[in-house]
Amino acid sequence: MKVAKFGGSSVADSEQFKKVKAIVKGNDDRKAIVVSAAGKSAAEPIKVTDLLIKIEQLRDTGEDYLPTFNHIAKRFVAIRDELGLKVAIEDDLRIIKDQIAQANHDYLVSRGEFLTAKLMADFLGFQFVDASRFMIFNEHHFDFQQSEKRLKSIASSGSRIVVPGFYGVDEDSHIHLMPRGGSDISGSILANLLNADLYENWTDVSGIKMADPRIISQSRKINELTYEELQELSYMGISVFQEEAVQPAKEKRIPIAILNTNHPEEDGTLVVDRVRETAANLVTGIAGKKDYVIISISKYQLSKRLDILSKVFAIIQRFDIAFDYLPSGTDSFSFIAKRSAVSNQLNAVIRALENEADLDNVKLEKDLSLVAVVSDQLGKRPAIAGKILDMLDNSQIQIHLVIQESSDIKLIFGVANQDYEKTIEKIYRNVNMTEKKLRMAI
Ligand SMILES: Nc1ncnc2c1ncn2[C@@H]1O[C@H](COP(=O)(O)OP(=O)(O)O)[C@@H](O)[C@H]1O
Ligand SMILES: N[C@@H](CC(=O)OP(=O)(O)O)C(=O)O
Repeated sequence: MKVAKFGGSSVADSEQFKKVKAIVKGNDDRKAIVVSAAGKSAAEPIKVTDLLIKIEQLRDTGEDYLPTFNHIAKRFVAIRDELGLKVAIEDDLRIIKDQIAQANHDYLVSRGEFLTAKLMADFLGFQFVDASRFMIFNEHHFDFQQSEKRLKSIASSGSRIVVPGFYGVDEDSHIHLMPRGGSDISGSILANLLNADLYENWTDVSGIKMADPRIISQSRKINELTYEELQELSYMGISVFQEEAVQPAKEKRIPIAILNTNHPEEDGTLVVDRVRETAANLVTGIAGKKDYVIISISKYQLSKRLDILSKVFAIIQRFDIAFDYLPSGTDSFSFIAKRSAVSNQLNAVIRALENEADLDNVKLEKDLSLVAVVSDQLGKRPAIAGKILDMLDNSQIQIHLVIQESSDIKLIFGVANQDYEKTIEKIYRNVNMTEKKLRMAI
């Protein structure tokens, strides 16, 4: 059987609902459906999830949230009416409206998925199974055993179900919201719980592109990639698949297909354990994120000075900063974090490092982007890294740092924010132009 997740753009209005139905009914194996909340469409510039977040903000600042709520209600009633459904969505809308004054964030923001799934279940003639009945999180970790037991008691194997994505419940049966883009995680978890043969992730692009299509408009599609490569690309910012959604499918070796609801006839991307040798490219994908800061510290033979390092880490712990990377050398250490993770503590951290840790030098670099080149060939052919560095060296882009991780499938460059798009373009064009030459040279 297959689990199929449909993203926000795939369920944005009644026309998109019809496309979903055609896909689901096109294959009898699509038995478990996960939906996101109605997303953006030509007529609707804001996702329902973001409208719900806006309601919470308006409520908290004492402003009138009713127009926003009414707008959401109208969207769902329109989908119901345009599809000729009978489901009494007004009853659910009334309950939600009555709750807004005292609702917590997770409950309120999860209602988009809840309402969308109710309508989709009715439209498909499938059983609506609320995620709050079986998706259990303990201390933020998903409880696979308990959840599987619960799911078995609700839906018999082989039954056709629609589940709202993006949330589950905690030990106290309160709604637990996943990170943004979390319906991908719900779909992957459900595929795991049901031992699916395939996890289909239906979105608005025909697969994962080698580089963000908003930067490279005709970016080449990745036909196949490994779970590890997808994990790295998602972590580095490709929004098409949530990074935490890889593991549940990977654990049971369930292939993931990224497909396009608007063009179901087009091939997408397949995520597997091992790509077929013929499908392997030297570089699988390029991804990145803007707005990082780097704090670099140095001291003679720092890597051996545990006394100093422990002072440094005590300071980091005191400020409770989550760093993404910590490249190090004999005399130096760098701490790389997203600007938002250090926010207004940056100056205080620098002062503490300068005054309390007995270092020779503390340097801060701001407004940097990280660009990652991901390929499971990198480990086998380290010369690829050299070729890319060479190419960047010949361009006008200043490279602030290079990190090659021990995972060996990712090479990261730090560049100025203003060079971010240019770096991705340069790597993309060069890799594609010289791929044949590189193949021969390495
Ligand atoms: N490398 C990439 N390949 C494909 N899409 C990408 C990539 N990087 C970013 N994206 C963006 O991800 C979007 C799809 O993700 P998302 O908006 O979360 O879809 P959904 O609403 O279906 O879950 C695409 O429209 C595209 O703009
Ligand atoms: N609706 C949620 C969860 C989600 O997965 O959405 P989407 O599939 O549209 O990225 C969000 O916007 O974050």
